[in-house]
Amino acid sequence: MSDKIEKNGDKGHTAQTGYVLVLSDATAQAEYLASSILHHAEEKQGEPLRIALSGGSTPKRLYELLGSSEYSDRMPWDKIHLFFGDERMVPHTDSDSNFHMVKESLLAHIDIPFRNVHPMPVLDDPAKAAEIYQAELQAIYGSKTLEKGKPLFDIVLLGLGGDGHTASLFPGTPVLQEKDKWVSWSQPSDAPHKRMTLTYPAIASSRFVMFVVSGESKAQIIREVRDEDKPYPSAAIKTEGELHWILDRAAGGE
Ligand SMILES: O=C(O)[C@H](O)[C@@H](O)[C@H](O)[C@H](O)COP(=O)(O)O
Repeated sequence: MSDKIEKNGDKGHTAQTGYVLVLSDATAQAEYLASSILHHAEEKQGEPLRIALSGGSTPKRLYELLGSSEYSDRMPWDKIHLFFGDERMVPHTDSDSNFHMVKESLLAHIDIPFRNVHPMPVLDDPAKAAEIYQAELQAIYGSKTLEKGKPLFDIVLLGLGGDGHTASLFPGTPVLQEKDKWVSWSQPSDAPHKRMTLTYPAIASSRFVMFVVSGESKAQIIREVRDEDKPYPSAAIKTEGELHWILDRAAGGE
């Protein structure tokens, strides 16, 4: 247990109060994140490190670095459990699948025990798939109720969409109102697939939330979320721990 949680108590961080770190470019951003994850893994001193991975394209560079010779042999993969923050309801072999992206960029290159990788199941019935994943999380957590000071995840990596979504918490979808379930699903109006996603309560049960955002195209939405607190889904992200915006200069400016 990081003493940071005890200091923060239940204050925690929001998307607006989180720390901001701007790295020179996407490569430096990936290097910072990889070294940070290695540090957190080492800090756990043999206890499992639970990471919820983000989908989308931005984190691929990080995953490729973690799977590279520079990191793959240094990470205690037998103590790291990889979860997913969200998933598209397509087969894991589909190029639109977040699992497919993580498998190609990371899993295919590391020696991680099969039991340590927790893909979101894909079923025709997304509600059933979400129930299955939630049950898996609850079994690992050891309770069906999230408790303050006992975070479900050590690290939750999140991306940021141009419409202010994060994970698969899209504007105007009912999952934004979910206060009890840990996993739910949505049918975003402007996304081709049904989606499964961690909910706000599950994401909040974390030691660290790291928004990983890069590119000039995201600079405006970051300002609107952080500084103007506009009612985007990503603006409502909270954690009982620390929230960090890990940006490249193109997205984060000076
Ligand atoms: O499944 C997904 O697509 C992600 O979880 C989603 O929330 C993503 O992080 C943002 O859409 C940003 O995507 P890019 O990194 O591709 O800009």
